[in-house]
Amino acid sequence: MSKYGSPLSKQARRIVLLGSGELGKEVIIEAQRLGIETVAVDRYANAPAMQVAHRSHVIDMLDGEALRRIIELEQPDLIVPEIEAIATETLVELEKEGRTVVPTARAARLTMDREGIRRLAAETLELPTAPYRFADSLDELRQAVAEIGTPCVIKPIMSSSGKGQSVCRTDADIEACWEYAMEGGRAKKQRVIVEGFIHFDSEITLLTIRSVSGTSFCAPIGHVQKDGDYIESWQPHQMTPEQIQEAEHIARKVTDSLGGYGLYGVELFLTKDGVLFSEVSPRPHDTGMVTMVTQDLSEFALHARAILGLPLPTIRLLTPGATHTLKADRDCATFQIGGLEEALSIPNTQVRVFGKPETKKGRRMAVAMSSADDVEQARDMARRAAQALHIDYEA
Ligand SMILES: Nc1ncnc2c1ncn2[C@@H]1O[C@H](COP(=O)(O)OP(=O)(O)OP(=O)(O)O)[C@@H](O)[C@H]1O
Ligand SMILES: NCC(=O)N[C@@H]1O[C@H](COP(=O)([O-])[O-])[C@@H](O)[C@H]1O
Ligand SMILES: [Mg+2]
Repeated sequence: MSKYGSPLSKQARRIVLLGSGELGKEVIIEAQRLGIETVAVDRYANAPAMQVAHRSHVIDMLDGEALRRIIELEQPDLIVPEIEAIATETLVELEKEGRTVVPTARAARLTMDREGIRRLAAETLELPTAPYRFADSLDELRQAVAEIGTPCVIKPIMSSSGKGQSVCRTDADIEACWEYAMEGGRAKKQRVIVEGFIHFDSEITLLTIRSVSGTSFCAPIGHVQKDGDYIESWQPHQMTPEQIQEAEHIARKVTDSLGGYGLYGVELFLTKDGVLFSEVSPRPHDTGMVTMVTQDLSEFALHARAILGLPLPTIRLLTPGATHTLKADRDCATFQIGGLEEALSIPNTQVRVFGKPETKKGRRMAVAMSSADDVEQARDMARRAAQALHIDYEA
C-alpha cells in the first residue's frame, strides 16, 4: 500500500501494538511521524505506549479470544507484537486468515518461548549456542543440572528482562532456582531452560533489519546486564573484522529463517572460541535505545519503516553513545521521578521517562543517554546522568 489517508479517517493505515512499554512508545511515535493511526494494547491501563497512541485497550494478551476480539474490532493493517507474552497461536491463525503480523506470526511464536527459538537456532540452523536442557519439574531440573554441570543459568521458558532467571552455582541452589523461575515466568507453564554458563568476554546486540531494501545491520551494541536485565549499553562495540563477520552470519541466518519485515535484536556472546547465539527479539531491543542518540534513524524509526514496507537505503552511525537505566527498588503506586535538572546539565545527554504508572522492584522506569567522542566518555556521562535521577516513593 503506497498511499493512505490521515489517522482517524476512513483511508487511514492502522497498526495495533501488542504490548505497550517504553519500546512500543517509541515505535508509536515513529509510526505517527509517518501519519499512521496507532492502537496500543497491554495488560494494564496507562502503559507508556498508550499515553501516545490514538486509542488503547486493556486485555489479557495471553487470552486468544480477547486478542481476536480486539483485532476484529480494530481491523489493523499490521499487528505489531511488542512483548513475548502473547497468545501466539491466535497470531498464527490470524495470519492464515490474511492478516499481517510483524515480522511474521511464526517469528512471534518461536521467540515467545525459549525452547522454540533455541531449537531452531541450535538444532535446525546448527548455530553455536550454550549447551542446554529443558525441565518440567524439580526432579527433571536436578537431572538437567547434572547433565549440564554447574555453574549454569536457569530461566523460565517464557519470561523477559531476566524475570525468574538465576545462576545455579552448586546443587544446593537447584530448588531455590526452580522456585524463583516458577514465580518469575510470565505464563502458567512450569517449564525451564538450563543453559551452561558462558564465560564470555563481552556480549552484544546486533540490530538486524529486514526491509524491502534487503537485510541491513546496525553497528554492534555492547551491553552489561545484571540479574538478567540490562543496566547499560553502548554503540559501537569494538569487535575484530572476524567477529563482525561471524556475528552478521549468525544474525542473517536466524533472521532469514524467521522472515518478514522488521527490526530484530540478535543477542550474541563474544567468547575466546568464537561468537555464540544467545537469543533474538523480533522487535526493537531495550539495549538498542542507544540508537536514539547515535544514529540518524533510531531502531524504532527503522522498525516503523521496515514494517510499513518502506525503503531503507542507508543507516548512519553519527556518533558513539551510551545508555544507562534507572530502575525502581520497590513496589509503589505513588512516586515521583526527580533529578532531571542535574542529569540534563551533562552535555549531549537526554533522558526518557517512560511514565509507567507503578514502580516494581527492578522495574525500569527511565533511561539516560549520552553521546561523546568515544564510547568510554559516553558511558561515563550516561552513568552519571542516570545516577542523578532518583525515585521518591510515598510511604
Ligand atoms: N548461558 C548464559 N551464560 C552466561 N550468561 C548468561 C547466559 N544466559 C543469559 N546470561 C546473561 O543473562 C542476560 C539475560 O539473559 P536472556 O537474554 O536469556 O534473558 P531475557 O530475560 O530474555 O532478557 P531480555 O528480555 O532482556 O533480552 C544475558 O544478556 C547474559 O548477560
Ligand atoms: N527486555 C524486554 C524489554 O525491555 N521490554 C520492554 O519492557 C516492557 C515491559 O516492561 P514492564 O515489565 O516494566 O512492564 C515491554 O513492554 C517492552 O517495552
Ligand atoms: Mg536477552
